[in-house]
This record gives sequence, C-alpha cells and structure tokens, in this order.
Amino acid sequence: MEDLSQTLEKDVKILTEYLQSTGHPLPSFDRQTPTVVLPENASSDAHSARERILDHCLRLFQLVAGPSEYLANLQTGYHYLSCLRWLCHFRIFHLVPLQGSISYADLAILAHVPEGALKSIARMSMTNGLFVEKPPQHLAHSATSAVLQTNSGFHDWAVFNSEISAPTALSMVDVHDKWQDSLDATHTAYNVAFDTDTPFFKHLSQQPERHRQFAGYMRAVTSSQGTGLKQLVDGWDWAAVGNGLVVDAGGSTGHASIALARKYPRLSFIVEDLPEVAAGGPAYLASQDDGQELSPRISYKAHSFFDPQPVNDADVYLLRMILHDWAFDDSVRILIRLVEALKPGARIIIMDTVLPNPGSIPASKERLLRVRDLTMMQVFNSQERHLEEWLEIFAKVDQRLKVQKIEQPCRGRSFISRVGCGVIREDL
Ligand SMILES: C[S@@+](CC[C@H](N)C(=O)[O-])C[C@H]1O[C@@H](n2cnc3c(N)ncnc32)[C@H](O)[C@@H]1O
Repeated sequence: MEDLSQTLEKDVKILTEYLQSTGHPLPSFDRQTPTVVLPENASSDAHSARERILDHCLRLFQLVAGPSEYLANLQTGYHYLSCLRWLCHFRIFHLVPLQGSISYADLAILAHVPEGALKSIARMSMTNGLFVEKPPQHLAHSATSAVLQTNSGFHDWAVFNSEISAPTALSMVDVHDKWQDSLDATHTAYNVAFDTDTPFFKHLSQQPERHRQFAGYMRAVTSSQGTGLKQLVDGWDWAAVGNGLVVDAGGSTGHASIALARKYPRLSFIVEDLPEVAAGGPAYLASQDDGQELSPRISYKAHSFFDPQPVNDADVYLLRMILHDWAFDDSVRILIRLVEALKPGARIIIMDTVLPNPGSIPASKERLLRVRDLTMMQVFNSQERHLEEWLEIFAKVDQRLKVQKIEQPCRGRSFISRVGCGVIREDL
C-alpha cells in the first residue's frame, strides 16, 4: 500500500508539473473543467504518469476495500447503469439547466416522475460524478453530467450502453446454456436478450432510432480519450498515399474519413456502409463546419462488404473497428472481397485491437480492452484478437497476403491500444 501511494505521489507531481508548465487546467470537479484532462499531443511522460495514477488508484481502492467489501462494491456497477438509463429515459440531463440549478420538486413535475425516486436516483448518481446537489434540494450539472446534455454522441452512448449493452451482458449465462459451442452470429447473448433471431446489424437497421443512436455511439467512442481519431490520423503515413483514393469500408457516417480529409487535403474518400447508415452520411458531413469544403472529396456508397467490392481503383481500403465484429469465417470473407479488388500497389489498412497477454499492461487499461472483447462475444460471437489470431485470418484469406507493417500509435500512452496493420498482396 505504501509503495503504491509513494509512486502515486510522484506521478501526481509529474502530471501536475506538466499541466502547469503547459498552461492546461489541473483536473478538477469544477463544472467548467475540460472534458479531456491531457491533450493527445502531451508528452509521453505526462501520459504515462496519468495512466499509472489511474491504475494505482484502482489498485489502492481494491487493496484497501479488501475481499470482504468486494460484493458490496460490485452492486454499484449495475445500479450506476440502471440510474443512467433512467436519467436518459426521463431526459433529466436535458431538463437540468446548464447554468444554475433546479429544485427536485420542479424537475419532477417537468419530467413526470415521482420526486422521491428522482432524488434517490440523482443522489446515487452523484456518488459517481454525475450532477451535484447545490444548493440543497436543488440539482445542478457536474462537468460530466453536462457533457450528456451538450454532446449528443455521449447521450446516445449512454442510452445504448444502458439499454442494449447491459441487458446483453446479463444474458451470457442463457446463451451458453442454450448454444454451447455455436459461433453463429444469431446465437448470441444479444439475440437472447432481445428475443430475436436476426443478427445485430440487421436487427439495428430495422429500428431507425437505434441505428441513428449507434452512429452517435460510434462518434462518442471516437471522441473519448484514448480511442480518438488522432491515432488513425497520425498513426500511419497517409501523406505517402499522395492524391490517392481511400475506401472506408463500414465507415458509418464518415467521421474517420472526415478526420483524415482535414489533415490530408490530397486524399479523397468513398465511405461505404449499409444503405440505412450510408444514407445518413451526407447530412452528417453537411453538419460539420467545414462540410461544404470537404464534400467534393468525400462521397458515400451503400455497399455490404460481403458483396463484390465495386471500387477497384482505390489506393487504400480501410477497415477501422470492423473485423472485431465478425467471427473468423466472416472476417475471412470480408477480406477476400477486398483482395479481389486490389489494384497493384494498393493496400488494406486494418485498425483494430491486438490484445495484450493478461496482466502485461495495467489493469485500468486492460479492463477496457476486455470490455470490448466480451462485447464482441456477446453481440457478434466474435472477439478481440491476439496477434497470432490475426495472422491465422490473413493466412486463410490468401497465402500471398503479407503483413507489411504493424504499428501501435502513441505506444504506452493511448488509453486503449490500437494497432494499425497494413496488409498488401505479395505478388502485386
Ligand atoms: C463498429 S462500427 C465501425 C464504424 C467505423 N469504421 C469507425 O471506425 O467508427 C461497424 C460499422 O460496420 C457497419 N456494417 C455492418 N455490417 C456491414 C456490412 N455488411 N457492410 C458494410 N458495413 C457494415 C455498421 O453499420 C457500422 O457502421
């Protein structure tokens, strides 16, 4: 315990000195605090210190709570999520004003909810950083709860996690009772939880509000510290592609292509996704401040990556956070469609997680990768993969495929490790 607290003290000093010397605000519970503590381009020492602080705080908490308080603390996780769902559903994040406060009594009338329940749920959420009670019997935003009003992607993320991901996770037992060894994309915890035999993305596409929410969820994931687009934009030598064409396969409404287009003005992009998703792309692009300027270089195409690839003159085919959604055989099929379309010198860039060995990175980081691994299993019967598992997929696609380069952008400082993996046909 003392060792951990001594290291913690040193790291707090490193982080504080960095923030002060660069004019960034210190972390605070103040309502106006920035949503990100350290900018992505901060020094790697500062990022490493912050990561160690997170990890040591977690370990100190577990150490001092001791085994006897383990279960009591476990309860907070599912209660925080059910409170989050309730607060989103009754629009509490939007009804509490960004400036000042509102009394519980007035808020209960506006939200059409019982005042007593509102108080209990808000007060539980306050123990987790959402809202503050200031003055007494009045609710005001904290910096974190305010983001759930001001950033629609984060609100979508909260709804999606509490309404879809949490019930899915709780159905793991039922799915493995029912289908022990099946890797079928319709034999998942999601299928059990939502009583459907339709695979996730198809099921989503049948519910317009849900698939809109999922696009927001993806944008929120992309703007969180550690999973940001900076790793995509700076983690590969895109400038070397010159004035080439990039196909962003499964590119949602185009946030990754937009980020790349901003930094690399010579590149152009075709964002492909399922018809319902691709249809929302132009409006999303138009909603960007520079949307008009970028639009000549970004177009959208309804296309399933299981069908023959219609664009065969691209220089890069990007699969960002795609293959982890698909089990081995489907991942092979998706890649085969791209290999068929590769012109000489073209490449496939895969941006996905390469899992570390258990215990080889701090638990505060590893647990977020494991969340993703479990989510892939629960929703798609897929998984996050270790390097050997990636190599097995590539070998099955085409023996001529070779991995050209594997990069871990921002090594040791990204909150979630992502690896860019360039694959190119050997004979081209
Ligand atoms: C996890 S999201 C990744 C989105 C984006 N590439 C990113 O990095 O944020 C997976 C995307 O794959 C799309 N998708 C699912 N099935 C597809 C298919 N058969 N063909 C094309 N896109 C598909 C989904 O609609 C969704 O936008």
